[in-house]
Amino acid sequence: MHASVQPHPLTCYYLSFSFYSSSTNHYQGNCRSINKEFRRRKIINMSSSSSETVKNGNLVVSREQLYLGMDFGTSGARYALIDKYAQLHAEAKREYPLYMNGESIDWARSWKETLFSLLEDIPLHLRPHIASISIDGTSATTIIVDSCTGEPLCRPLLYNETCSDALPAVKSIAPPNHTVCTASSTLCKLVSWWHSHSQDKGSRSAALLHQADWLLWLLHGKLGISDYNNALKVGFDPELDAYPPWLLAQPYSSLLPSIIAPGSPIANIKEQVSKQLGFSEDCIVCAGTTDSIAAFLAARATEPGKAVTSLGSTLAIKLLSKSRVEDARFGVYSHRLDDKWLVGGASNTGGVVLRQLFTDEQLEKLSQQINPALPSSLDYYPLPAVGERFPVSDPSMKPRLHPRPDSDSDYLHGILESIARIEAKGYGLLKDLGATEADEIFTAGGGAKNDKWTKIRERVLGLPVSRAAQTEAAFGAALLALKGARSKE
Ligand SMILES: Nc1ncnc2c1ncn2[C@@H]1O[C@H](COP(=O)(O)OP(=O)(O)O)[C@@H](O)[C@H]1O
Ligand SMILES: O=C(CO)[C@H](O)[C@H](O)COP(=O)(O)O
Repeated sequence: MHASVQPHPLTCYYLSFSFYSSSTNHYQGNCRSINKEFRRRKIINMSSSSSETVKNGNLVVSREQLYLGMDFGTSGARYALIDKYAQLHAEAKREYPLYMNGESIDWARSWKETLFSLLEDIPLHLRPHIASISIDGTSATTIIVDSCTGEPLCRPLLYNETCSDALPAVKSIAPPNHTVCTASSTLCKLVSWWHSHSQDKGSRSAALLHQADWLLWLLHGKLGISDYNNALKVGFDPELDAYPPWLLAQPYSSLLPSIIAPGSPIANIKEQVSKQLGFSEDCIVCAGTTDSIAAFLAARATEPGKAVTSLGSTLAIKLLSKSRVEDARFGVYSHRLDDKWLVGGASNTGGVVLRQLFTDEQLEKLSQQINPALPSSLDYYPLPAVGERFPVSDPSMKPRLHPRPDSDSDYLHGILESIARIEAKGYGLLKDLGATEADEIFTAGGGAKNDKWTKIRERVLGLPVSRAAQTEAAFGAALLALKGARSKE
């Protein structure tokens, strides 16, 4: 029984249509932050480089295939709709509505509602042309579900939650300093659940899914499928391309999902969903990835030494490396990216701390008062709560955000510079552990828009830092959907 509260007021959402006139071959404009009324109006004079025309004020839809990526981050979700040239046709974002289930936030209900609300935000005339869909989610966000119904058997455990009770058991079966040997790993969450429920009769028919897997299951209906990026922190070995023997020998291994490559086609969209939303029945639902990998894909960095820092609610760094590196003592692990390695880690510091202190408008205003060339003498460790994952894996690490100066802009400067120092420590650690040395950093996430922060980071990192061409992880997920559709051709 859950006591639902008023859904989180949807202050507004951002629909961005790029009006591209085939006659003048240029963008007629870009409309954003449109209120709900716009959605109901017919979209006229919208044409694109393909065969879209307008008759009697109605849009005759394009025959061009489109590819949908959805990003389920910490503070909200977004979609990006691209064509085969990776040109953006539409995008939107939504905050998560807040529902309570007793004392806990009902994340599953919130994510499911946001999924279908965002799908309904996609312009009706574009939906039949969506050839494939992929979704990225926060890494190690774990849902144990009923393997028949897909219904959650307990509340989801978020990416930064820790199950320290299970850590000794995990360390006793895994190799030393393996990626799963941190309290926030998916395997610790699974083992903790198993310790509490293995005697329940339903436990044998339970299944482990990650946030992106479960959302994709709502669209394709085939339970128990994940990708080798999301599955890294439950112990899947992307080099073996299999679960290791020490994990398969465990009694709970029956709960583990089968693993395919990110972007691989899973199944066509469920008939009920395609009919309800006006999607083509041939729309393919493809395996997903994690949000920071989707952000890396969106940045289109392809050479070893190139790196992407996701400045979202958290600070996640991804460095393209010729060599694989992992060390749970520091929260360092390597994701597979085709034939290379994405080495990195994710700190609990990041925008979530900024949002606890400032609104986005205040961030804009206060940042303008900062001189990024001047180092801040303030030395903080900005965390939203106790606990850090990377570049130190310490569930008991305390936030440090004092002394607070009188000037808010000085305070913000100190926080931005302190987060930059954590970022620099992270990249230095990757180099010390043997990864290819970073030579250029691209920035994704909400913090990428802050030019002063970019300059502070350039000074602290001693490297060229720029905003990625595409800063939204949803764009990276759309590239995965495009890849999945092409693999079916
Ligand atoms: N001008 C700004 N400077 C620095 N950070 C910002 C700015 N505007 C927004 N942010 C931060 O961006 C974060 C949201 O980024 P986003 O990529 O949407 O995060 P996520 O997907 O992880 O929830 C917020 O925590 C917010 O504090
Ligand atoms: O912190 C996060 C929440 O946004 C990231 O999802 C996550 O920790 C990054 O993990 P990965 O490196 O596996 O993509």
